Amino acid sequence: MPRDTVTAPLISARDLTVRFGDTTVLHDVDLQVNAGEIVTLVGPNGSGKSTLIAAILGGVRPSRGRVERAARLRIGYVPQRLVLDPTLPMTVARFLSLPRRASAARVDAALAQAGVPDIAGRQMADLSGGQFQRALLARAILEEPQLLILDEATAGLDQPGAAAFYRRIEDVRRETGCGVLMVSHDLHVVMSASDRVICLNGHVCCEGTPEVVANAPDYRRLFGEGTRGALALYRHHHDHTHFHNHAAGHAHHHGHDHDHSKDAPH
Ligand SMILES: Nc1ncnc2c1ncn2[C@@H]1O[C@H](COP(=O)(O)OP(=O)(O)OP(=O)(O)O)[C@@H](O)[C@H]1O
Repeated sequence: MPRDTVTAPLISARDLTVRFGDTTVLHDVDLQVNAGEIVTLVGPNGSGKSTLIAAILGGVRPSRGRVERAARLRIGYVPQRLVLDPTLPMTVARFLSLPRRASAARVDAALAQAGVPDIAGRQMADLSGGQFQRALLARAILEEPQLLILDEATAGLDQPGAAAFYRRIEDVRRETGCGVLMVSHDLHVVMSASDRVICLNGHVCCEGTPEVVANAPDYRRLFGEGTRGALALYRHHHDHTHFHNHAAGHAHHHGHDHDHSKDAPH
């Protein structure tokens, strides 16, 4: 395991309730993310996904319950989008040196890890959508995060672009041992990239492995029976060691590559 790996949960939310005025947006949400696991939040528009991320990041105060973070937890955050003034000349290398200066070698390493090794000298304004999101990912990687949080980081990317982005997230997780919490609407892609999926609709409707959630009645009600065909096709590829930190904490190794299209009902 990489140095500095936290063995307690990285973050845990307990009985989390968030109200805006008279409206209860989240109620009684329990959530935990451990080192080395990829947890994905799915849910319809307005189901409270971004609010939950904001509460975890400390930007929204819960009206009840609490969020606990591991001591001195380093979080890398990739937002859905970031609007930069297109008339402002700024190279990728300079962008990655804000607000804290990063050496050229660290910038290059972070860009390589984000899958865009050659863009340090490019202007931010000239990047494609996918390159821009990877520059944001590189910026998060520079924090040496123990927890990487991504809120709809692939919005605006086409499906191959989103799939490539998630593969890169899996690589970063494998190389650094960080935990990942992400929000995504790319159900099809996300289902194969996650260890655990949490389906949110103001509260946690269902949670578990992608297979369990894809077959859960609440999930199917929320996303419509129409997703059955798409989900039935997803492929699940694992060949890595990762650690689950349940009460006792144990590690295990997955090494399988199989097609779940045969498992799911048609
Ligand atoms: N600062 C705020 N003040 C009042 N209401 C808010 C605030 N932020 C979010 N809301 C409301 O809370 C609800 C949940 O919003 P949130 O953005 O968390 O949902 P989401 O699941 O991320 O949605 P989407 O998939 O559309 O991004 C919405 O009804 C939204 O209007």
